[in-house]
Amino acid sequence: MKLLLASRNAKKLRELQRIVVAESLEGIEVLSLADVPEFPEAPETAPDFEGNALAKARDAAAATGLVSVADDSGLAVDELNGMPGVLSARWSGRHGDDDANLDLLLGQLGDVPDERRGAAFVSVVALVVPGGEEVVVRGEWRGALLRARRGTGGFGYDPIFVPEGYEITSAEMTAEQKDAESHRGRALKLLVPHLRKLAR
Ligand SMILES: O=P(O)(O)OP(=O)(O)OP(=O)(O)OC[C@H]1O[C@@H](n2cnc3c(O)ncnc32)[C@H](O)[C@@H]1O
Ligand SMILES: [Mg+2]
Repeated sequence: MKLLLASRNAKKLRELQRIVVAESLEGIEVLSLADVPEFPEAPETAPDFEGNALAKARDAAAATGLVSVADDSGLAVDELNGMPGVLSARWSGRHGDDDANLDLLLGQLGDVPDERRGAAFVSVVALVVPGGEEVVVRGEWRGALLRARRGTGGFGYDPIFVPEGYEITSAEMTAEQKDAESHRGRALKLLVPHLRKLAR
């Protein structure tokens, strides 16, 4: 069975591919958007991760006829009542400018004391079978936010996110460490039984 991972974020796609492959799902050939004809990106206008993840996966399944997986994810900051949330990729007003997004967030949290810098990464992954079932799963990863970047791994807000139980940021983790713990890894692990069933 071909499985399309419908993300336009190269670093997120690499994580999705690594995690799906690590689950050694026999009978599943993992494709990316580079492997299918171009189709327009679904607008992410839902107020929640679930709505956006479903929109992206439905769009990909309709455009390609392939079983499609999409992730909508972001950082929910306690002190900001869960924002940037679904706006995480464009918090600075420019989509995908990780540095600008992170600098803005650091500025907004400048006077927030250490004990109030809690946050959670959220990943909602939607699986859509063309004309068939839809499955939506969610993974969350709690931590706290530093006042300055540390580490060069991962992407987005990783350089300031220290997961609960760790002293290092998710940008200082190895790819394997992050995949084993992250919101994306947790969400995808919930999807594995559905993927195994489809691959039979
Ligand atoms: O929608 P697609 O095409 O998948 O790519 P995207 O980058 O636009 O993805 P989202 O809309 O889901 O926005 C995710 C943003 O949330 C942040 N984010 C999500 N997962 C993250 C992670 O594992 N580490 C750091 N930041 C993350 C980061 O700013 C991402 O750009
Ligand atoms: Mg997006």
